Amino acid sequence: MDGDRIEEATLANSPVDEISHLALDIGGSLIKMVYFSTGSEQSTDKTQKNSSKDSHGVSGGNKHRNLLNGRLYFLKFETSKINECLDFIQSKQLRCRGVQHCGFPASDKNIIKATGGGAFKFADLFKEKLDISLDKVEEMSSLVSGANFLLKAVPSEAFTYVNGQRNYVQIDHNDLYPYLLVNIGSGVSMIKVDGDGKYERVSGTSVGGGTFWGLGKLLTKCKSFDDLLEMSHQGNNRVIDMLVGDIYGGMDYLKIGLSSTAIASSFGKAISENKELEEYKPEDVARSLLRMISNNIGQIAYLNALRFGLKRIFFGGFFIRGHAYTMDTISVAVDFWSKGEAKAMFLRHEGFLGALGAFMNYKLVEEFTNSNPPVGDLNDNGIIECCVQVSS
Ligand SMILES: Nc1ncnc2c1ncn2[C@@H]1O[C@H](COP(=O)(O)OP(=O)(O)O)[C@@H](O)[C@H]1O
Ligand SMILES: CC(C)(COP(=O)(O)O)[C@@H](O)C(=O)NCCC(=O)O
Repeated sequence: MDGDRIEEATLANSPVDEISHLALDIGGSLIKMVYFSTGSEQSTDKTQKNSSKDSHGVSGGNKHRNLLNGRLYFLKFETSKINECLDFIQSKQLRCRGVQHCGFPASDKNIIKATGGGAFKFADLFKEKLDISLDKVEEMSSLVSGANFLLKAVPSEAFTYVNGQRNYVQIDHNDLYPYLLVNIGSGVSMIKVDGDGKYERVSGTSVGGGTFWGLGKLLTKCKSFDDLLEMSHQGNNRVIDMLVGDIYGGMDYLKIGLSSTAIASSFGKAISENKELEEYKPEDVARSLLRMISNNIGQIAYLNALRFGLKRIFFGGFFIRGHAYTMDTISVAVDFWSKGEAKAMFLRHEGFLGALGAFMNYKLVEEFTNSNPPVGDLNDNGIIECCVQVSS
């Protein structure tokens, strides 16, 4: 399992035998998992049969429907280590004393909602190893339903990042659309969202998270994504980037709005200096790379927002990782290009939009109880409390 130690701690406390529905987003780099758990023994106390005015009961024709209080849990694995994901699901399945016990139809047990390219690529593997069929959910539609769910259900989900400060944004449900969703995964998809299920993928770029991680690995020889991010944190991009001041003899080029410290050419200094790669500090290389990619995505996002007159841009995907410098660069790029007109916003469950969207496809979630996880990164606490509806 990927090194989210706090998520693991959460898991350790989580009621492993009560897992019911689980959804996956199998991407080019990471597998994201969302699952619902009712929470150990108390679940049966909380499970309430439909009855007249019971706030947890829903009347549905002749059917009885139960509402179960529980939590959505979030986990991720590296796609290249898919066996860890399979082992995890297998261990949960063995311990799931039943789907029946949780009130879910047994037939659901061997079908998992899954999105992302891996839902196609690894379908046979899931069937062979776990006898599980992947019920494929379209990737863009999953991203959109995941984002819409979060923006409506979780009060402190979206935030701006300005001058090193997170400012949480209250979303008015009646004024959410339209917005631009920029998902920075291995590659980048830009989606104009006009409502629930109403969206259009308007652009994308192959220069995304996979580029940062792939090039970063080659150039710095670092072993993990987190190391690369940490290095970028320590580095100084001015060592490698050619700045406007480097070209203009230390002066600003104000006529076209460029200060002397603006990057004129990413990695441009490497042309004239007679240095080998080894002579640059890996930290500086990582910093220039992160800045180049974040800036580029911020700019393309802004241009697409401009194309469609969108004022709000939400950035998701695991490239961001709640990383200060990444968010700062993207925010500055959007602010700079839009002259302050458009706002870059980030999502606390950034990387789980697709997996959540696939989960939403079960059409179970009925209401959100205390669905506002404590403010902080998802790594601190990504659980969302909610109430799901089941028929019996
Ligand atoms: N632990 C990690 N291992 C690999 N990549 C990571 C990790 N954490 C963040 N990333 C970044 O997130 C990107 C993948 O983001 P994600 O939204 O999961 O996309 P995908 O669906 O393509 O896997 C990677 O390309 C990398 O830039
Ligand atoms: C193909 C993808 C939708 C796959 O999603 P991912 O696994 O990267 O999250 C994405 O990588 C993408 O949008 N790439 C950019 C392709 C382009 O528009 O040029």
